Amino acid sequence: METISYSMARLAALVPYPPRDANKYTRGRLVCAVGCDRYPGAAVLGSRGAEVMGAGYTQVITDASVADHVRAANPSVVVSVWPDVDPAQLPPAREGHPCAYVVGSGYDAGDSMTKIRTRLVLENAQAPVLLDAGSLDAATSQKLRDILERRAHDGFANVFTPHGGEAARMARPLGIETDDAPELARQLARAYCGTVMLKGPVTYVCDGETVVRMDEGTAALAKAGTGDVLAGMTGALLAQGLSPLDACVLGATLHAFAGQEAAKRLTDICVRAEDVIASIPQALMRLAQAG
Ligand SMILES: NC(=O)C1=CN([C@@H]2O[C@H](COP(=O)(O)OP(=O)(O)OC[C@H]3O[C@@H](n4cnc5c(N)ncnc54)[C@H](OP(=O)(O)O)[C@@H]3O)[C@@H](O)[C@H]2O)[C@@H](O)CC1
Ligand SMILES: Nc1ncnc2c1ncn2[C@@H]1O[C@H](COP(=O)(O)OP(=O)(O)O)[C@@H](O)[C@H]1O
Repeated sequence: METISYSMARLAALVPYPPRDANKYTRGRLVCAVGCDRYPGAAVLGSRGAEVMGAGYTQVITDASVADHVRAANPSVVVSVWPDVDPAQLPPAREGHPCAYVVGSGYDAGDSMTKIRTRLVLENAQAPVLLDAGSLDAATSQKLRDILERRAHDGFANVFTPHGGEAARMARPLGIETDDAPELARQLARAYCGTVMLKGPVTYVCDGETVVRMDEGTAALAKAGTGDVLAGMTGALLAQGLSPLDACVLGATLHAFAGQEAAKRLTDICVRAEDVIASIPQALMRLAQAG
């Protein structure tokens, strides 16, 4: 199996700078079904990462207890609360009005609502869906794998962003046993009918065919919440119309650059997930110079 890397020029060409006549909807809408009582911070971090990464209209659907945290931290994000959401009204992606979804950041794998909400999004979102955190565990059920297969058949992208522990939990029920990270990413991508970003000190992205290696990361990123930021950033790139493979590779690279830029100011010790978001502009400038 061949593993490739994207050149800086290729990555720079993917950055979705808005055209002069853009409006917030043409730039792309990202709907984030994220956060729960236990993990409100994941909803704040993911939605803020998405806005800074360029989504034109960022929405959060979450628990009532989380909604006010998100509103207070990110007033530009549009927040709705679960019982008020009509699944049939979830916005679709359409020509000129791209849209994508993130589901699962800040979901508890052991909470019964996690499977229900993940299924609701996968069944109703006529758009790319990125599954993160608790939704990755939910995706192991036969019912959800059937829905993932049907979505892929209907042309709707599924994207998965597991860390090593989550990837192992996705692999186990399917009898996938390899310890080789790029091979694991490839087998998971095929088994779950989508694109897998297997995160770690080196991150591998695979759409079932091509495996892309991204080794720009820094141990400064090994801190709670940085994965929630990455899910929001990558979701924002999907929402701006990038393909799943390109969105994952560009998202992971800019996240890594942002971690490095934050560490230059703050040291590897002090960087927090919030600082990674604050450094996305420097990451973009660095990519523009390198490309
Ligand atoms: N501020 C907030 O609201 C935040 C909210 N968050 C939310 O918390 C939820 C739970 O997410 P989670 O990642 O903490 O726990 P979970 O998925 O159960 O796995 C943890 C176990 O897996 C294992 N493990 C193996 N390899 C690993 C690796 N490479 N990286 C990490 N772990 C690895 C490891 O076990 P070990 O191998 O060390 O025994 C470990 O015990 C989720 O919804 C997330 O969005 C967080 O983002 C933090 C900020
Ligand atoms: N040692 C490391 N070197 C480079 N990147 C790392 C390292 N440790 C973690 N990361 C990156 O930090 C992020 C952590 O994501 P995740 O484990 O999902 O965190 P959380 O669930 O707390 O948000 C991933 O993008 C991962 O690639």
